[in-house]
Amino acid sequence: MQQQMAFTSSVRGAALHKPRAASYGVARARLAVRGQAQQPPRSVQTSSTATAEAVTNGIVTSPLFRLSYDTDNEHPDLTRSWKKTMKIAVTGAAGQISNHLLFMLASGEVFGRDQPIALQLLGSDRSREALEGVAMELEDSLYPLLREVKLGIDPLKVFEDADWALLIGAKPRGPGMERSALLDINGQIFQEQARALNEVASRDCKMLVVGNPCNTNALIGIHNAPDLPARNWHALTRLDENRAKCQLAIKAGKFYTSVTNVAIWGNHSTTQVPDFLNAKIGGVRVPNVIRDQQWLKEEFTPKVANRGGALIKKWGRSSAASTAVSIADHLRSLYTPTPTGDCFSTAVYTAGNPYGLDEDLVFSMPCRSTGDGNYEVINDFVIDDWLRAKLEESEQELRKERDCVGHLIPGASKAVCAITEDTMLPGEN
Ligand SMILES: NC(=O)C1=CN([C@@H]2O[C@H](COP(=O)(O)OP(=O)(O)OC[C@H]3O[C@@H](n4cnc5c(N)ncnc54)[C@H](OP(=O)(O)O)[C@@H]3O)[C@@H](O)[C@H]2O)C=CC1
Ligand SMILES: O=C([O-])CC(=O)C(=O)O
Repeated sequence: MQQQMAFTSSVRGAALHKPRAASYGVARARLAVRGQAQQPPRSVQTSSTATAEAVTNGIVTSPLFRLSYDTDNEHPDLTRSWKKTMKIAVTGAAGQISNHLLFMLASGEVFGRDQPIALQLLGSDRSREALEGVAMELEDSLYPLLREVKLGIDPLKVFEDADWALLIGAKPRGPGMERSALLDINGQIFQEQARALNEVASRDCKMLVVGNPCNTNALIGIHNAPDLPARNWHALTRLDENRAKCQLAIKAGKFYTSVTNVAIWGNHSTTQVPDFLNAKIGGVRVPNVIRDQQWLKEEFTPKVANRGGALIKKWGRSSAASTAVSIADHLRSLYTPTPTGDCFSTAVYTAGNPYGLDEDLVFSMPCRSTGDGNYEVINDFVIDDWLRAKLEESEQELRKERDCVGHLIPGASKAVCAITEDTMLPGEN
């Protein structure tokens, strides 16, 4: 086996790491834990070039750790079946959601045990130290599939060649802050990041926006990354789907695995619509199992839509662990063929949508995948008058959000913000 590692120092001369010998020990331990024969590496490389690069621009750009095995000769058993390394950029990487998610990604439970990954983590001056702490914990976790960790505060560096960009970082709304101000501040973050992705990411990069208001942030992303496919942008509504499944399972007294075909429609806000009409329990339509329209419309629907707010009241912060789980579920759904008669929810670009929705929004809809990382919108969901009216409410809200960020969308007319209702983020009711 041949091991090569590159260790570098961070900007401003601060050591990112313990000495090489210590990190080398970590890499060896990683192999030992997986029962692989131990041999001293033939070479341990340091990367002075990367260090020099790190110093320019005041940015940490160097790989924190990088491992490469001579797969053909000495360790074919370890890596023979591995796919090409997938590069995953994550923003808000020192935040609460990432603190759960990164370890799930590195373990192989999301993309598969044969999918090595490289993590490219975006922080800021605020989070520089914390980000280094995150990377140290990743190292100490001995994940064989985690091939490289790179830290940075410049999206143009961090997003380089990314296959996936998980856009989690965003400013939380503070007391007294106007919604239009939050749309503007976070919109600017997503405008800058989309431009960077457009320049340096893989041409088939897929983006998942988690930072709120996620649908409109994703719309800003689409319009500021014209060279990337619009259909590759997602905004996360899988957490809402999981919440809906849980409530239906509890009400019906069934295990949640029997609850299928649950779609979330619309905005990730209190206008979202958890669809009980098309959902099934044990293969039977929900209204034929839970014969209580009043509960479905007046209790279940608002409970799911306001779950984030209820959780914030208990925790004093927004959901992090269950959000990370739902991001993992979202990604897994794209790499697993969707069972016949089932769906998953994701907010995607509405151009060409089969439900007559405004064609320039990011709107959550029922989707399916063949397992190749792509999706198609399912076109035969039943929509009755009640559901149609709810969809229009959410569509109207998203139009208003779009109007508020006109200044961040190339070619759009000037922003006119008429959002007055208190509906935009589920966490704030
Ligand atoms: N779609 C969904 O289902 C859900 C979405 N969310 C949203 O996900 C986002 C992240 O949540 P969470 O990880 O818990 O949040 P944290 O506050 O723990 O982390 C957010 C990260 O955002 C970064 N950030 C970027 N720009 C700013 C800024 N201007 N001001 C402050 N922080 C900034 C910070 O990173 P740094 O210091 O490195 O810049 C920070 O680490 C939030 O927008 C939240 O509302 C949460 C739950 C569910
Ligand atoms: O508003 C938030 O940050 C929380 C949120 O999105 C949710 O829990 O659904």
